[in-house]
Amino acid sequence: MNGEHTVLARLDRVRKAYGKVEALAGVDLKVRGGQLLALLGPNGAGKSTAIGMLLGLDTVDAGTVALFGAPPHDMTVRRRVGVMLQSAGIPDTLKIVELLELTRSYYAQPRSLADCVALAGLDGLLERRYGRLSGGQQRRVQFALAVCGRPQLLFLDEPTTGLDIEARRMLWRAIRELVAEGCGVLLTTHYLEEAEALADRVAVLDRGRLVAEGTVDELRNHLVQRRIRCLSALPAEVVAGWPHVLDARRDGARLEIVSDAAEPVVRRLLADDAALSGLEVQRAGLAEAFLELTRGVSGAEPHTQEAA
Ligand SMILES: Nc1ncnc2c1ncn2[C@@H]1O[C@H](COP(=O)(O)OP(=O)(O)OP(=O)(O)O)[C@@H](O)[C@H]1O
Repeated sequence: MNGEHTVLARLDRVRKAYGKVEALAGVDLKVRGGQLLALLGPNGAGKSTAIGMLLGLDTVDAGTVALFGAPPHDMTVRRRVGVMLQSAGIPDTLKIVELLELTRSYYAQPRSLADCVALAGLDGLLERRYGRLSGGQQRRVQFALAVCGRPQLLFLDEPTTGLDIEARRMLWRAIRELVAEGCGVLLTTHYLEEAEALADRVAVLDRGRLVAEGTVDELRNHLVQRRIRCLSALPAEVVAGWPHVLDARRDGARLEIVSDAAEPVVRRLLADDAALSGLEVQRAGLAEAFLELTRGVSGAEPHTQEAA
């Protein structure tokens, strides 16, 4: 597909402050065709501000923003972009079919109504009024409106918040389909399993700074933490004092240890407790990686934007 993996949207050294709050403190981001970039970060990290800058909803204090190589408010590029923000501002009284037909009419080659219904799971909802739908159903309508113009670039700001598991999985399938067609997607989410399931690349923002950027695997590998679990009578407070043990606590008969080097800890556990059983060692998942990065206690150097 044309344009796959080429940069469709970028922030270069973008800074934005609201009063004393540095919402973005010199951030670089690139969204590529045929890829999904997940933007993660705690509340107030600057994720929505980054999307707002890319959409030209507000001006930057410094740095540059480009959508398809043009300024973001340029109308010719806006037509190539689909957007699903946290607040939608959709009229309550319109029927879903009316909303979809109206939005489709803005585009030269929109997706068919049937495709929109199938992609967003809107079966049986077309004749309903928007204001009468449940929160999850409204979210699906917002998704359909964002994709009905066959956007090359899609911004999804926490798209699955409020969706049940089935609806979330359905939306994941739809997002994967769009990415496979060559669409570039920037997705913000608080669900780390969502980033693990969908993202080609992940960027982690914290207090306006990019603290890590890479593939899901790179981010996991970047962290040396291992989680060790076993059934042992060794006191947690004693194990907590061993070298390479970052944390040790007891959960009933089970000892749970977080370590920055599993092998010496496992060796000592086996040496000190001949009755030890049920030993498990796990690498940190994205959830642990994310928490560690945003806590700023990573043993390894995070990839800073200077290094990107
Ligand atoms: N228009 C505004 N006026 C004043 N402060 C703002 C404005 N927009 C954002 N901020 C501040 O900038 C910071 C970043 O906000 P932003 O909404 O980008 O965070 P976020 O990562 O999207 O958070 P969340 O996960 O809660 O949606 C926050 O401290 C927020 O209060």
